[in-house]
Amino acid sequence: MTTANSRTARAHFHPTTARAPVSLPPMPGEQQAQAAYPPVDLERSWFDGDELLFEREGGFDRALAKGFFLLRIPDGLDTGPGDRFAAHFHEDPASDDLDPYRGYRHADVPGTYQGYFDREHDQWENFYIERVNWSLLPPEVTELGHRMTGLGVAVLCAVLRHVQVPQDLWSEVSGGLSDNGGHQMLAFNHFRSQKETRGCKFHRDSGWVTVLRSFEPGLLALIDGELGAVNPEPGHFIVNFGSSLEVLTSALPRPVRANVHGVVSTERSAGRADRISYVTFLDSALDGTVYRLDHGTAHPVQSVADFAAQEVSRTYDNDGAL
Ligand SMILES: O=C(O)CCC(=O)C(=O)O
Ligand SMILES: [Fe+2]
Repeated sequence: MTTANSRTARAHFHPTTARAPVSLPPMPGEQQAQAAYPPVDLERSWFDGDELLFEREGGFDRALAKGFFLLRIPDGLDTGPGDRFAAHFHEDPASDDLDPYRGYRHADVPGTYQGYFDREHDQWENFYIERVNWSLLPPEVTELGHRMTGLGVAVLCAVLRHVQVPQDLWSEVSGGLSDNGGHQMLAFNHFRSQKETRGCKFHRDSGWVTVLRSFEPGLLALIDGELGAVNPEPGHFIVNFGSSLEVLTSALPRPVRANVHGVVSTERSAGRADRISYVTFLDSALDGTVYRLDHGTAHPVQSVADFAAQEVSRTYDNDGAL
């Protein structure tokens, strides 16, 4: 049961959230991508208390329009446990100190969209785990999960403030996320270079804000109709926005973009470790509603459950359409 207030219209869903189809080339290999797609000039930001500050004048608006930006990793936030987990979750135990980070291929994680996934069409294999199950992780990985999702929620609140979504609507339209509720997933990615296929399909993230830790190039994003490389910067997370935020803000003067992105095929070479990355995905609670805001009223578009099912199936199938 949702508690609709006077500026939240009653649930009466429009039949679809379909956006204009985008056409993309087949996912390139990494050398081809390096030659063809220049790095995107990402805005750099940091938190001062709960204020999100950008290095350059107008940086906040450009970050929202590009859908990707860099966020400085706060002092004292130790990413080491997550870096280790991403590197080892898929391995079998080997009787050494790293064993708490291994063996997750067979972990039994309750709930939807969770656990280990061997993606048939992609190099990546994933381990997804929602906050209710983080007690299954090494405690220092759980701690990092809370820090990263805390940053993501703070980014969401800063964005909602910046685009002037009335604060009394935040909790309802974000399915509880702005109050640190909602659905908070840690997702670890290992790209198996021995598979001769794309790294992962071009996709949009379905929720609100994604906080990404990656270590090397390979991520391509479609920004203003051009594919570009979204490369990591030491000491920074990459932040990108999900479809729920794009739908919510689509009728506002400063719409936020949830841009399509994917990872190139990485090549196997001697002495080179496989590409790894990890993210926190922040979504509405699954029993919530996706809204579009127009003239101060939040209009229901679709149930979060249907929206998530749609977005998830197009992320991992083998169909080029988006
Ligand atoms: O590995 C990357 O750079 C991107 C990962 C990603 O897009 C995702 O996990 O949704
Ligand atoms: Fe993604």
